[in-house]
Amino acid sequence: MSNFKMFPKEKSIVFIGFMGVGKTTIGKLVAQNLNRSFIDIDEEIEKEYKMPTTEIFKTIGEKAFREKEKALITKFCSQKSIIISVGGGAFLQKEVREVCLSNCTVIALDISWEQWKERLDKIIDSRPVLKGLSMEEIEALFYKRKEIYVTHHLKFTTDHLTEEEVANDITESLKPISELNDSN
Ligand SMILES: Nc1ncnc2c1ncn2[C@@H]1O[C@H](COP(=O)(O)OP(=O)(O)O)[C@@H](O)[C@H]1O
Ligand SMILES: O=C(O)C1=C[C@@H](OP(=O)(O)O)[C@@H](O)[C@H](O)C1
Ligand SMILES: [Mg+2]
Repeated sequence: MSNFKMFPKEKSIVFIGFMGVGKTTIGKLVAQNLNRSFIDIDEEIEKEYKMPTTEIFKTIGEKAFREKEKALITKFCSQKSIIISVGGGAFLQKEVREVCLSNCTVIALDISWEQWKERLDKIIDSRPVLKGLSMEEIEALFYKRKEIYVTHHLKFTTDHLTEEEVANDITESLKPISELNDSN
């Protein structure tokens, strides 16, 4: 019953976590499972600037990217019952943390360094923050960034689980809350 009070159905859900942990993929699957709309903030930024994130970082710069990221997160966090995946750097900004944590249910996706590094090849070309860093520097960033994900409402570990398995675990955990809300 305490979950019902903390996570009412009308609250939107925000996925946070390190680059490549699966926020976009898993957020989309959870939205499908719960029949809710899905918003990926990076996709929204790319639509606004009409270019990929790597180009935005190169031509307009990270500062402008972060401002747009904050503005869009603030806008979408005011909507009800949607699923939002934010970029891994969004929680660097205090205002973003506050707006997400006060308006939405924040779900942190976690992964071990050992599992994450197997995924680097898949994401390196589309994540400008990682470009040009050594493996040691990426590892240091991975552990440093963990500090910004400690503020959340729920946490799920993704190690040794497929995208679908993580999404289904999350959906199952959220279902009792949705059902409680349906009957209230
Ligand atoms: N649990 C998982 N197991 C294996 N691959 C995964 C898993 N979750 C995500 N991926 C893959 O990792 C890559 C990054 O996923 P993505 O959803 O874009 O992460 P994020 O949005 O957190 O950066 C994609 O290629 C995705 O298919
Ligand atoms: O962690 C970061 O600073 C970033 C993460 C990316 O999103 P994902 O976490 O979805 O990869 C994207 O917002 C941008 O490349 C910057
Ligand atoms: Mg993403």
